[in-house]
Amino acid sequence: MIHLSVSKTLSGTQGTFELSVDLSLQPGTLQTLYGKSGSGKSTLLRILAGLVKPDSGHIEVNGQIWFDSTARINLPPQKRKVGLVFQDYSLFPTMTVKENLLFAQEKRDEQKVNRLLELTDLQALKHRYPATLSGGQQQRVALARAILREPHILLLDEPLSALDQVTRNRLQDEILNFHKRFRLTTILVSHDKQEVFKLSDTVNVLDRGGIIRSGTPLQVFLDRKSSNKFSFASTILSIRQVDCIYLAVIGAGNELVEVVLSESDIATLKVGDEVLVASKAFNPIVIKL
Ligand SMILES: Nc1ncnc2c1ncn2[C@@H]1O[C@H](COP(=O)(O)OP(=O)(O)OP(=O)(O)O)[C@@H](O)[C@H]1O
Repeated sequence: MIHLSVSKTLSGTQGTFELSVDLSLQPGTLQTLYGKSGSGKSTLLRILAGLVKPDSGHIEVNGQIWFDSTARINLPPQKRKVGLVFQDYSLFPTMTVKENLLFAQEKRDEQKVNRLLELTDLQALKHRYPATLSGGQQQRVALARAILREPHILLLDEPLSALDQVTRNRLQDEILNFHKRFRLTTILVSHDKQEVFKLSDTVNVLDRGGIIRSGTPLQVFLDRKSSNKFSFASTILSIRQVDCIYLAVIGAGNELVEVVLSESDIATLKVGDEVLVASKAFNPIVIKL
């Protein structure tokens, strides 16, 4: 079991605020931290990894105390069994894939590295240098390297945000696979709602340093009071008039949809507005691509 209860004063562009979080994780679960930029998500991961020191609090991981401000305990990062994956892969450029993995081990165990290369489908790339790999391949190596250390917690900070949508989808499946196969306890930071929905057991919504909502993705994202059967939040990209009707182009993930606006909408809506697109009377048709 993992418990953390920490606080730290953060100074952002809009003044200072308190990061104050109580979180418990059951082993084997995948929790996400979701929230606006600057809400404190990365700082919380860095606190867990021992890279940032909280002002006060307590962190206990599987019976071992990693941090306790009262008892003055603060384990250094290398003594905490965490696997960290960032957006920028952070592989060593002068080492091959295999060398990157070997270097990550506390005690060199080539057999274990070979086994992991096999399991993660990286055997064919083992002699390549990071610069010769695609972003998706580099991120798979970074994931393999993080898992190699048999972490008590795997911390993923926006690991897929630099990748295109197709690679992103594939790697989301791989993260889920890794998470289950190696029975990891994982915390993922992401601001991609679809990604969070697909991967999380529990979503924690962070706002100005506090968790304002926690629950399953369904509870957090779709438990609306209204009877909308179908809805998504997005931004108006353009509005144009065709004869007597107004059409708005609205982004929907990587797609665009065109929606008819009513007379009253025109009075209140403009390009750039954030809106909820919802269908009340009809269910949309879902067609397999
Ligand atoms: N060690 C620190 N001491 C004080 N303030 C900090 C420290 N680290 C980060 N901050 C501030 O805390 C705020 C939250 O930063 P953080 O990177 O955790 O946000 P985030 O939710 O991960 O944002 P993003 O989604 O943009 O990565 C920022 O305004 C940052 O400047």
